[in-house]
Amino acid sequence: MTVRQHQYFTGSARWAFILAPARYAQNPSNSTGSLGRGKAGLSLLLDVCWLHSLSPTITCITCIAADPSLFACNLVVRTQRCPTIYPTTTTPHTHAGSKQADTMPELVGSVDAGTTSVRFMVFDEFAKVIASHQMEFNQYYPHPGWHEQDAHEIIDCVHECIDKTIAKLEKEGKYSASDVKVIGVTNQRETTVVWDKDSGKALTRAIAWPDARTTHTIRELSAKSDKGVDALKEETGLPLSTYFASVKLRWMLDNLPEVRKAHDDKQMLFGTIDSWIVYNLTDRKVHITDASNASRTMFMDLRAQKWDKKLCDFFGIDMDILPDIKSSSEVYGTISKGALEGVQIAGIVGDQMAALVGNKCFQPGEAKNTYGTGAFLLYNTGDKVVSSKNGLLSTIAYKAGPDAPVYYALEGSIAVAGSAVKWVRDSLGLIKEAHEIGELAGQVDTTGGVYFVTAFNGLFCPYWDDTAAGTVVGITAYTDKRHFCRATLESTCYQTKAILDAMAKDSGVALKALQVDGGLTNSDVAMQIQADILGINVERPEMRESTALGSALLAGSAIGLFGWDINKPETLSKVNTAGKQVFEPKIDDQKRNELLHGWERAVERAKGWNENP
Ligand SMILES: Nc1ncnc2c1ncn2[C@@H]1O[C@H](COP(=O)(O)OP(=O)(O)O)[C@@H](O)[C@H]1O
Ligand SMILES: O=P(O)(O)OC[C@H](O)CO
Repeated sequence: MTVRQHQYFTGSARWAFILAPARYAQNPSNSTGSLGRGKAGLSLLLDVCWLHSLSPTITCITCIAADPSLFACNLVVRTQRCPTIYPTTTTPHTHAGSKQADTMPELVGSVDAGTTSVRFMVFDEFAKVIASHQMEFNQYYPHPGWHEQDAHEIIDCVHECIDKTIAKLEKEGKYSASDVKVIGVTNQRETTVVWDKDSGKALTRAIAWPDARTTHTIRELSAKSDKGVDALKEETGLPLSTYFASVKLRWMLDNLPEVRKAHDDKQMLFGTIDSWIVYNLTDRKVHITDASNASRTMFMDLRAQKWDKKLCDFFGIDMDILPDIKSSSEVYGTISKGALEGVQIAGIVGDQMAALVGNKCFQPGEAKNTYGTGAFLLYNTGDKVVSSKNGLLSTIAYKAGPDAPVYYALEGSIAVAGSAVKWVRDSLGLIKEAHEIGELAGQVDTTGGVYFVTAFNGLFCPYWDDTAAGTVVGITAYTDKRHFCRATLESTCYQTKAILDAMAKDSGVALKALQVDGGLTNSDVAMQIQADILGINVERPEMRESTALGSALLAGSAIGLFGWDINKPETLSKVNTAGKQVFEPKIDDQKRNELLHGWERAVERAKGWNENP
């Protein structure tokens, strides 16, 4: 054997050995197969070819550092039998304190399970999307105000998205499945799943977060306290509302005998979509959630980040059904099957908090608004729980590691944003594709006096009225679908303005610009309307997959991939979130105030429409 190339750099914490047989010599990335890796200390990555190490077919031995920020070593040993030069690197990267290290490609994946679709995305260390696949799944609306999903269909989509993404990744020949070192999971929050502990089968359809069937449950629960809907606000940061998981679970227990029985027989497990996905990806070995998702259940004490017996008793649930609360960034388990079998899952975070991370809003005072099915403005409040006096939620943003500090946020939630566009498309048939709404809305300068309060399931922040109903006012014979489309987009923008005003009152600071992302921000017209209504700049990044990126960053950070550490934002300097398009306000204050006045009057018409819910 002859040593053909070797490089050493100082400092060592982790090593990896990869043994490659001749058939892999042209593509070393094929040869990696991780059989185990520790977070610190000596650990070994052994390829299946280890078994061949005594065999004459072994032609190349390479030794690389698993974490080149700590130690970089590249040693290629070739036997006499190897006729070709072993390609030592495909994506070199340099880390502080070391010379450039030649390494195998490394990628990070993210399952982003939103309200209407699941996607899987694979990123490189620069946050470039290398491959992705997205699938919409069915939404069920069995009664007015009800919204359900099939939890098993979501899992099928997760598996298919992972497998199809990896197939796309490998098709190009540049990367292989084994380059994906770790994945994160991010999810629509609050959506409630219950399943049988032995069979793993869902006991009923999931109740989706916008579902408003629980208005009566809210009345009953709030009657238990003289604080009414604020009964648990101090402990949870949340008002009693149809929005949160605890109330949905209480409804299931009260109305579905099979769920009640499973609960009482200790045969049931509960989880939000993150728990459900991780449980299934790990072949039912791991029943966990993260602090950000747990903070949306009303079972967790916001400051202690632990399930609270008093809160569970308030809702009458057995604490044994709850998943363990973990941080948003640590190794939880490995994927049990499919194209990424054996890959670690190391990030879990609610999708809106993920977008905060993906937008690198790590400092107190930084904020973003994500316009997906709903729209959610999160304002980082650092290590402080800021209690809102103006209808906002206090929530956990993220906790990037078991021993890391917890970050909190103030949140303004809008129940209906992109879902109104979907409704205009699917239920009214005014458009065939989502993007057409902006094209039609852009053909007129105003709505001609039309306001559309999209209170399909009541109103969330800052109004909190579960009796509000969807309302259109100001229609005349002049009105056509262009005005209606514009009014639909304006509705989300007015609600965002109401949230920004509430946030300015709570924080004492008015935002100077708003960072945005999510599906609806694809519409330039909607973003211009938003800037006009807010009277501040709206900044839209080129890379709009901030949600998926956020969970990828947390997952990568958990294993030190690319040297990432969310708690040290400077380690993310290569993660490219630059490149913004700025929308500047184009109307004057007087016009803006007239429009806002009309909106507030329209909201008053919508409020309280549903009597005796
Ligand atoms: N060009 C567009 N104009 C307006 N709305 C859009 C456009 N593209 C997507 N949307 C809306 O964005 C939503 C999807 O955004 P996404 O961030 O994927 O949501 P989610 O994560 O909630 O599933 C859909 O409701 C869709 O109607
Ligand atoms: O699906 P999205 O992106 O609208 O997000 C849903 C939220 O997590 C619900 O709280």
